[in-house]
Amino acid sequence: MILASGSPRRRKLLANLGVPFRVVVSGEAEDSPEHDPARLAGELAMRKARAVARAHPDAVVIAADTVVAVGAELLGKPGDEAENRAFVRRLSGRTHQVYTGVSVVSGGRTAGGVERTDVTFRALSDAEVTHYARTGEGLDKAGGYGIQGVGMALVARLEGDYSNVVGFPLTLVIRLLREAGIAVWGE
Ligand SMILES: Cc1cn([C@H]2C[C@H](O)[C@@H](COP(=O)(O)OP(=O)(O)OP(=O)(O)O)O2)c(=O)[nH]c1=O
Repeated sequence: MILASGSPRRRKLLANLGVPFRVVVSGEAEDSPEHDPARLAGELAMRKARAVARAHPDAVVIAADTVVAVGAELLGKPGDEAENRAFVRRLSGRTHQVYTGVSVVSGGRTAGGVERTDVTFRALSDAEVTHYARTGEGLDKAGGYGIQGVGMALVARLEGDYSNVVGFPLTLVIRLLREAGIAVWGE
């Protein structure tokens, strides 16, 4: 099977399931007129999976996309340290939503789903925001933070699947893989 993702987090989490796979990155543009974060995450995951499946029609292909929403605003990956500061300041002291869409293409059939986790940040001081952005950890991550790293210290509360925040919601992934006939942990 093929993981259509360049994300090292997704590679690690899929490897944990004991499923043999290789990585093929789609290069699909992540732009869409869709404003609803759940639908956007689902659509982008489906586009990534289908783009790779077109070139590898006999493989089972899995892809994912993570979208961070705070109020009506969507936060992608910050472009630089200054934008990362602005993102973390925006998330400070409030609850935001992390949506990850997962899509599996197998034998011309596409199955997918979207998982949501609510994450609440502590109220952060300016010094904390500056310090965190300086680590650079958030630059390649939607929302500008990594809950699996130093970013854990920003989080006061989490409601939902933790692996979803890291970009690969395992309960959903395992269900979709099994539905596509892929054995997870030998089952
Ligand atoms: C909020 C948050 C996001 N992230 C990551 C998950 C995703 O890898 C990334 C969101 O970007 P995505 O566009 O979902 O994925 P990607 O560009 O890293 O990889 P690809 O498109 O090739 O699949 O942010 C964390 O690792 N920790 C976090 O706490």
